[in-house]
Amino acid sequence: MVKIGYLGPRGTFTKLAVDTAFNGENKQSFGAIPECIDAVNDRQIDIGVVPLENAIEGTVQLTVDYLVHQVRLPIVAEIVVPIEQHLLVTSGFNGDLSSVGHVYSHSHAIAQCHQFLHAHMPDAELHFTSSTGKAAEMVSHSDGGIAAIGNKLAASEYGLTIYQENIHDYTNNHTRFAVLASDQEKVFIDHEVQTEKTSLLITLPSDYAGALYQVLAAFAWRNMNLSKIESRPMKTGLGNYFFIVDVNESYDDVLFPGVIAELEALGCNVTILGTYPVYHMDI
Ligand SMILES: O=C(O)C(=O)Cc1ccccc1
Repeated sequence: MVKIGYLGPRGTFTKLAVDTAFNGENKQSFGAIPECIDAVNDRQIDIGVVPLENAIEGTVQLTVDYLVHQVRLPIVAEIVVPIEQHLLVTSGFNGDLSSVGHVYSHSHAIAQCHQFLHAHMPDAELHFTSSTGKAAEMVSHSDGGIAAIGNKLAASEYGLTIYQENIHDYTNNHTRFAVLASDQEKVFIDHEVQTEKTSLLITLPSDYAGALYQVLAAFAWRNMNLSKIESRPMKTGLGNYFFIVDVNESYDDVLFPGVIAELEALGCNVTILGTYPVYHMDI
């Protein structure tokens, strides 16, 4: 049976995404994103699912940086799901938000609810956890006085009460999850494919006037549509960056070799992080 790892513990958004995309397989929870990626790399599991980007808070930097700097595993699919955040409390909660001194959640979940927290719990201390599920688990072990931000699954898994639903500041809150696997053959997602994408990692030659402009031109005149471009530090010194570029088409034998050759002629280094189908799902 195919083994699927995910950012856990129980009740995370990643678990919701995994349950929607895959059924029946053997599912294993990992407490941290790097652990899950390592397990795919070490072949303890066949597939790893980790959060990649949120519509409100942006890239999950831990995932991108680990994939770029530590473990190069291909992205073989992307799952996009809507995200609704709720305020979760212990069942004995007295209903007075001012008695909640601490709020726990994943940094992205907290960032998605800043307006709510500012308006209703301005004095609560905010604490980041490795996942929303972890935060719910911590609240379930407490005597009260603390709350978590998470989803409905977390509330039911940990016996918590949803004090307030939909506390995220912006509607249309979605997260992209990356499906990682060394062996693409093992990945089967029985849903309609929304679109195909290719993610590239590009490093620019240093001190080169107009380099980024020329990189973008190589895509532009080929009419290759980009859905994302983001720079991240190379970690080799201040001012050194790499770029993640998502192209809205799957890898082909004409345009991609052409654009890569042109970028390499400019002195860029290009790595394909994955060419993959994108699935939009309701959780
Ligand atoms: O912490 C979780 O539940 C995750 O799966 C990561 C995450 C956090 C916030 C929004 C979407 C995904």
